[in-house]
Amino acid sequence: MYILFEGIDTCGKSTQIELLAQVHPGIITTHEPGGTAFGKKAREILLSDSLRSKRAELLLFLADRAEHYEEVIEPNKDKVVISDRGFISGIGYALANGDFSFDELVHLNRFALKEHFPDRIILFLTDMETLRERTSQKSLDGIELRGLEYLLRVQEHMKESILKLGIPHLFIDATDSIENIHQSILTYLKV
Ligand SMILES: Nc1ncnc2c1ncn2[C@@H]1O[C@H](COP(=O)(O)OP(=O)(O)OP(=O)(O)O)[C@@H](O)[C@H]1O
Ligand SMILES: Cc1cn([C@H]2C[C@H](O)[C@@H](COP(=O)(O)O)O2)c(=O)[nH]c1=O
Repeated sequence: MYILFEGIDTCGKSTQIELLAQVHPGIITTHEPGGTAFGKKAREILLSDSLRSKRAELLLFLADRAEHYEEVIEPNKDKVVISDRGFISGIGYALANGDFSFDELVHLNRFALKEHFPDRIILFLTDMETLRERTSQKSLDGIELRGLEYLLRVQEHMKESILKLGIPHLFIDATDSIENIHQSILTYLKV
């Protein structure tokens, strides 16, 4: 089973994946961008926000996704694979950049994923107060520096995209306690 943990920066994805992996060490965990050797190189360019072209940025995220699918997801189809981010981040951030349509982004991501969308998506939904507090605790990468309003627009696009695509999902209140969220995820995944 291929599961995405999705949400904007600092919403709590990694924290929950780490807890889940402790309880279920057989789960394969990965992430985008940077889940492969190629992806690590792409991540460095992408997080520097140094590309002038938003199309170039999109295509590099898609290249990371395609390599990640072939190297990590496809070979482990018979296992539980949890990815910290995936194509919903791809659509959400790109839509907030304002240069692309939902339909073209879906088509491009289907191509990158060889028509294999995730089986489940868990989307963490945060709010401005929590986002401001948590981002103040870290050094921001080039994409995070686009601003908190941008990130909350991304979050809205993520939620709408999951609903439009009809992928089985769980929406999580990212402002809830770490333990409550952990229990909700265990119950949803029936693990
Ligand atoms: N439910 C929670 N309540 C309070 N703090 C939390 C909660 N979940 C995570 N945190 C804290 O918020 C910060 C960001 O958490 P985490 O790194 O898991 O988010 P993330 O979604 O993986 O972020 P990014 O996408 O930016 O890597 C960490 O300092 C973490 O300890
Ligand atoms: C997969 C993906 C990610 N992004 C953005 C979202 C974040 O700002 C960074 C990744 O940082 P993290 O600390 O690893 O969460 O990249 C994006 O814009 N498009 C994508 O497809």
